[in-house]
Amino acid sequence: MSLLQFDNPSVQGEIKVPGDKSISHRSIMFGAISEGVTRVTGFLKGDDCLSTIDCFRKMGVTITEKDDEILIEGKGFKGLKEPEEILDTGNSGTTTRLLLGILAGQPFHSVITGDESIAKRPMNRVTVPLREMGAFIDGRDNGNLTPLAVRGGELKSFHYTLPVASAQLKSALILAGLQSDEETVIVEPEKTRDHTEKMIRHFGGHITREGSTIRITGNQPFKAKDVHVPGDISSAAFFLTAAAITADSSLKLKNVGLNETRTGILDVLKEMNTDFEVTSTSQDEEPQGDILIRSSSLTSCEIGGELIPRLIDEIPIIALLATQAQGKTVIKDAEELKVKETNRIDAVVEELKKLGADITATDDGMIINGPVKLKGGHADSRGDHRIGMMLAVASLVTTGPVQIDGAECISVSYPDFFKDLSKVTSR
Ligand SMILES: O=C(O)C1=C[C@@H](OP(=O)(O)O)[C@@H](O)[C@H](O)C1
Ligand SMILES: C=C(OP(=O)(O)O)C(=O)O
Repeated sequence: MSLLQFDNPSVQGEIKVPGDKSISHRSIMFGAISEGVTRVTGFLKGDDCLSTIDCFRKMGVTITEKDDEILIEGKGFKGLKEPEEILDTGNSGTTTRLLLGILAGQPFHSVITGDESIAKRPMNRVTVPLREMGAFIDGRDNGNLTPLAVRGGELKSFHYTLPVASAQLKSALILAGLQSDEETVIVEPEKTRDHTEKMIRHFGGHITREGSTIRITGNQPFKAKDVHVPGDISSAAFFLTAAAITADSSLKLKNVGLNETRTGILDVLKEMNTDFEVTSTSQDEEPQGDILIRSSSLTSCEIGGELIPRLIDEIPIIALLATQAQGKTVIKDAEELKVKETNRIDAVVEELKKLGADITATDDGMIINGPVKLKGGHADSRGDHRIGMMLAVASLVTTGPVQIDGAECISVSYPDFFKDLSKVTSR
């Protein structure tokens, strides 16, 4: 439980948000399936990425921490060994789904399980196509729910149109396809984050994309290569909002990842009339930059379509932003929110209502009318890190204190969140 109370704070100074969660997971996975030692800097030591490390250690990969670096002694796809214990993916959907793609091609038996939130999240989007490729997978609800047992095998040539825009599903099928003798072709309904594709090229592999069609050649060797993980724009979004909605604020966020498949939040901030500037600091395959943001007179906007996969994890904090914006904000085409750590449509709407927001759930999103002066109250993270951080940022603009139950879940993606929040806020 956390009790947060601020009296008209401003948000000032400079902050370096932790490493990108999606890239951190993939750095461990690609380090493990490569030949040689991969050194990762900027790695996010959040619970989700630590779960990924733990699973690969159980498959015989040596992973060590040295100062601020993670060293992975790669085994290649063929060097992973049958785990003697259950692979525990904790709260991490990314670990669970991407790992299923790797295990699908491994000639051994393994069992994956996670926490009570993971046990409710649909895995059939991954297990059904992986079975079609040739893997044996079973679990509760016909292989839809964890615990899942996998016996990987020889994978066939596969051509698949994703029924849902999901980078986790795309990445699972790519990781399976990399272990097949033949070509795998994947068609995406909408472009989702492309960190897996970038990682393949970074580790010396080959993958092509033409329009929405991705082609993967199987049996490619990967060579170890150092990875530098940029700051996570999904974590930055909480502080961007904190500065935009409070008076007399000016905050610089350093070295934030600016991969264009992730920067939907910046498009929304622009649309909402937010006062911010981006300065590029690196044009690597995963570009980075500094973002300077100030207090803003926000206006409402409409969010939907191809923008949704580019900001899917930012919708809880965008909803808070919209409560402080003039007019009616409509978020649509976001049904995927229902199958995250919680049902994020219900969680956002019900928790923000407790603080006095004018917000209504719809089938595929929510409608928010603003601006509204929020009040203090008793709210619940529901075990979802992004709901917990959204409520903490809300407390900056409430008239009274906000009590947040279950705030410890924030360590999934941002272990030092409260430290950083108190560093940049005046009370
Ligand atoms: O591939 C990834 O690293 C992720 C993809 C997204 O999930 P979906 O693929 O389910 O949309 C996102 O919500 C998650 O936080 C991380
Ligand atoms: C949905 C998220 O992560 P995952 O799917 O990996 O649990 C998230 O971090 O918001």
